[in-house]
Amino acid sequence: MTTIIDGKAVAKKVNEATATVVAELKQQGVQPGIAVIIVGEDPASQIYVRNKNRKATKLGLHSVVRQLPATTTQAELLSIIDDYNSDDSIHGILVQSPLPKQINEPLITLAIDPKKDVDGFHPTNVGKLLTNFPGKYPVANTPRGIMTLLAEYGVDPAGKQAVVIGRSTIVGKPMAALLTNANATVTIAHSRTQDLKALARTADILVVATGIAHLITGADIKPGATVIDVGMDRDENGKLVGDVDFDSAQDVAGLITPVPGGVGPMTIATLMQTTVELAKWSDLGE
Ligand SMILES: Nc1nc(=O)c2c([nH]1)NC[C@@H]1CN(c3ccc(C(=O)N[C@@H](CCC(=O)O)C(=O)O)cc3)C=[N+]21
Repeated sequence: MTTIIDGKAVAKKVNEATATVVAELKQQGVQPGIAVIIVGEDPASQIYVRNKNRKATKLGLHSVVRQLPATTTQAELLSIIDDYNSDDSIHGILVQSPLPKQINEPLITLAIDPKKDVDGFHPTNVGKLLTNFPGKYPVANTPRGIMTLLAEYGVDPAGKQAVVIGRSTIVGKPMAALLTNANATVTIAHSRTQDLKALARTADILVVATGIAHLITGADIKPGATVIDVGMDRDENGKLVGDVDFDSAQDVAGLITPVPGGVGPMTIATLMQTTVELAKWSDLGE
């Protein structure tokens, strides 16, 4: 009865389409390029960056990983971003978070050329998303990947009640904007929300992005709802789990994403898709 959303399968499909576009672009003399900047040696970040680099290379992109020491100053990081801003071989710039304390993250976001803002975090691009601005601009990859999953599984947000738990700039807020633009009725909930679980139970589409392992259980889900788990948490045994207790939730949900194998692979696939789009828009004016 319950459909388990196969993020790996949809990511594969997106990646195949990306590889095709990369081949076409190369025929026109354009190789899309991504630069990922990582400051410090956080082990989880190292793994993410390695995975991104591997995928980018596999899809035919020019991929640069710039590893910087944890002691990097803000001025040094800003100067490196400037170099990539004026490097024609680089179409997407991603500064991996978290950043060390001496670096002011919002200022870094602001320093990236909005046309190379492959994360879609620059206020110019966030503003465009919020205003449903016409034209082409990058949108945060995790929420965009979730919209792709919904479309692939025939879940149309129009007219539905959507609840997004989490108000971050990287997931919750852009997710709410995308769902609003797709004509859902959206509520953003967060750690200060009263009766959070009762609210969750009103959702036809429930997106959980809190970083709290197993916050949402089957009892908090409307029967038949679509449940999207953005969590990447560790349980007591160090195992990767989501913000949703999958075992109890899968008996209630109509569709549900697993962790791993749900939203995570879509984030990387969408990041590659966005990089290629940035190259097309900038070099071919499309
Ligand atoms: N500027 C910036 N942009 C980001 O997009 C960004 C970032 N910083 N910092 C860290 C987070 C985390 N993130 C993930 C992407 C893919 C998986 C992923 O592929 N997960 C797999 C497997 C994970 C595993 O097995 O460890 C899955 O869910 O199936 C996870 C996490 C991107 N982030």
